[in-house]
Amino acid sequence: MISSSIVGFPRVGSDRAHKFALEKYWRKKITVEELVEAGKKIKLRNWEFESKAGIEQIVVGDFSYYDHILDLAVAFNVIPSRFKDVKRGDGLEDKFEFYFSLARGAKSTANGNNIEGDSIHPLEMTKWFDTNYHCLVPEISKHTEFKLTNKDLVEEYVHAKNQGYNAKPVIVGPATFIYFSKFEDNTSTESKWDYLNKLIPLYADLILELEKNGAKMIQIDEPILATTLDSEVLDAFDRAYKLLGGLIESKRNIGYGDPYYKIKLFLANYYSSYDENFDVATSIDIFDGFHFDLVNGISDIPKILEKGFKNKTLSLGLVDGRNVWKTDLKERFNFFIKNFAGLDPSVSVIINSSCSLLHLPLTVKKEKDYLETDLYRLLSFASEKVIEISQLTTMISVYRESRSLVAFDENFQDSKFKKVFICKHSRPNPDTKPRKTGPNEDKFTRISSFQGRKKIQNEYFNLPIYPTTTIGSFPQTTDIRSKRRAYKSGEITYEQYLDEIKRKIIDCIHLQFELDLDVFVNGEYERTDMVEFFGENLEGMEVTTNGWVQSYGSRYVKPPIIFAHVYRGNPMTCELMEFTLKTIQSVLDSIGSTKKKYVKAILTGPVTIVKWSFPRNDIPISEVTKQVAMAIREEVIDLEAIGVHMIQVDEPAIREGLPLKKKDQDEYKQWAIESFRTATSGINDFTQIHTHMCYSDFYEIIEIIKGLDVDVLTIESVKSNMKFLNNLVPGKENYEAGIGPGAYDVHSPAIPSKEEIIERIKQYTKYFDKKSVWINPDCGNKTRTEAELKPALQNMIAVAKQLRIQEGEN
Ligand code: MET
Ligand SMILES: [Zn+2]
Repeated sequence: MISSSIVGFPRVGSDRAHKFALEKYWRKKITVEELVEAGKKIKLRNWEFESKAGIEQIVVGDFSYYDHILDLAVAFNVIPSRFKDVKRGDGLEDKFEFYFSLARGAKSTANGNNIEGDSIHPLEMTKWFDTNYHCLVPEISKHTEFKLTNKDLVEEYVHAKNQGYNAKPVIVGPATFIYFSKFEDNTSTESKWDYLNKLIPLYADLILELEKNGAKMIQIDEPILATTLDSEVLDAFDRAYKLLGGLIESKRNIGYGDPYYKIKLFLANYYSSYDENFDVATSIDIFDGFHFDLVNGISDIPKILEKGFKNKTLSLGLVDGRNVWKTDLKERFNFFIKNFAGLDPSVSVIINSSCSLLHLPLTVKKEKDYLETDLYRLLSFASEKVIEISQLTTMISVYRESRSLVAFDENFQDSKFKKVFICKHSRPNPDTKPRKTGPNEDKFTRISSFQGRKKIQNEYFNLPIYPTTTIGSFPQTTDIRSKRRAYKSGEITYEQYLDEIKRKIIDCIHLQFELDLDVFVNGEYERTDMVEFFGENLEGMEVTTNGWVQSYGSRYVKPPIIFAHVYRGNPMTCELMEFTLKTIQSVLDSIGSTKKKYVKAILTGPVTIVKWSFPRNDIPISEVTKQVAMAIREEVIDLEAIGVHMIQVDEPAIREGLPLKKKDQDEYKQWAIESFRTATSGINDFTQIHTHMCYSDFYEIIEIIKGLDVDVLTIESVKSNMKFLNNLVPGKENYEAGIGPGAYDVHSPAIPSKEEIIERIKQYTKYFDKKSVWINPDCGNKTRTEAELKPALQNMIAVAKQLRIQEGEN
């Protein structure tokens, strides 16, 4: 039997209904009932769409008002004790207020009379595997009281069933939940996995409740199986699911569930192969079926065939859920025939997406008026992928029934679509085009080693100790946004738009003089987003108009599409940097100062540009990244030539690019380092290269960090409690470059006090030579308001000055 399904569908809704409903609710512009209504509407439309497209098992449980891991934490009562005084009533509004307080922080009402007390910080966020989606981090402690506090999934299932749908509930499994959870500091790895057993009864109850309500199957997502797991974790996984099986059985015996129909349990792994986890995972007999990612996990195929899976169900993830290219149905059909034509007839097959379609924009139709036709016809977003799955399923079932090898129906797809675009529109191969060369022709290595450059740079810049700077972006105010919209819709000219940007730069420079920062930036006002900007400016890349993909909560980003050889047509940031230099000089002249003021240019690094885009898939991603690296190298050389001698190349996504499987990581480390060094090595020794990283646990990439050979590293470390810095201590890891570990958390609107900043800097100087420590916020200021920015920076700079006096160096 052949049927079709998807692993999950985007939550965005048409015209970003999800984002706008959330934000309106937070601004109290709509009621909680209206918010719920908006959510329901999105779900209903998704179900209807999937069903009309011919998908047999439509999905419930893939929607979330904020994040699916947060949903589970709330459902399982995994609530950190600091929220104990936040009201948790039964009413709809209380329910949502509590839920959002976990995601966004709250004010305590400990005194019982609703007078706002201290602020309670939200759950941390972390990257969901190797994607740019962020999930929340549940916090588990010995005080956690695991219990099922809601049955939202069951209600949703019943809702879909009542609408007449054949619905498949999906839920993230207990092991993946534990994997993302945070534990008290003294929890050993072993006891961390012991908590799995506390979750199992809750899963059993939920599963039986679904069974009782008529669900025929449930998909349990355990993408931790795509990572390299220690044997004790794998053992814990095995034990937990066996426990689940036993528990379900014994509960059925005392009347839970449905006496006539046993719900089928499907295990889903995606983003990579099961590999060395295959045997354990597929031998757990409570699973009736298994999902395989047959785009990014094809190395499992021999094992699948060997195992045979008689009388089980195989869900074959044949359609790429991570990239935007139209599926070559003929190729996928042939792939199926080649590999799976010989499956035992007792195996039920589900044709599926490789992973959830959450990482894709909703529909390519919204781009029709904006993209070049040749590119447009190559693309397929979430909705189009659903249709492809349905078509592929029909093709395969026709073949299976007729056993005809010529069953591929050409009508399903314009077979000419193939990758013509890449050939037709390929601009000159960047390797054959003459390149801008700089003072250093070596492709990977700077002229002198770090120590040699340090001496030169110290003399050249003559900065005080504890130099102060920012990470690049300043608040994106509504006036810039409206001017940008006006320019994009043709209401104002490019020159008029640029004038507005220049006005903002002037203000930004004046503000930095007033604050007395040591190293200036120009505010990144011309960029909506640090990757989209380069997508707009580099050749071989294109940005979409409506291609929104959820990053977290109500935040959606528009990843650019890399469709051909990437190269730099024209300088991208030089004009505004020249303007910035002039502005600074004119201020200096006006006050008759002969002091030098340095400005740091900000670029996005090659790994991050590619990681946060949809890359072409006909050449390896390492090649695409190297092309981008050459383009950034030219920009770096040009910036130096116009007199910008500090250049920050941001790589916040470098950690997330690390392959899930340990065995693939070394190769990645090598090309990621090579790409960054290609971008940053074409210059003189006096030019100082900075990089910035954030949102990650950096411990695993220390080798990369050291390999980048930067002069200064600014790194988000406030939220991670400096755990990582421990490992960069001189002597331990011999990290010797300048370091700006973040004086305060820029993501919080609270103004950091001088005391808290001093405390942090003191911590840092325990680890690092005070001469290497830079003082800066831990990330860009784009999301702050101007009113929040100024007092925060004032406190930060006051601290630097105070410390210099204390150290006797002014
Ligand atoms: N330069 C960027 C900024 O300041 C870095 C952001 S990292 C996500 O916004
Ligand atoms: Zn950052």
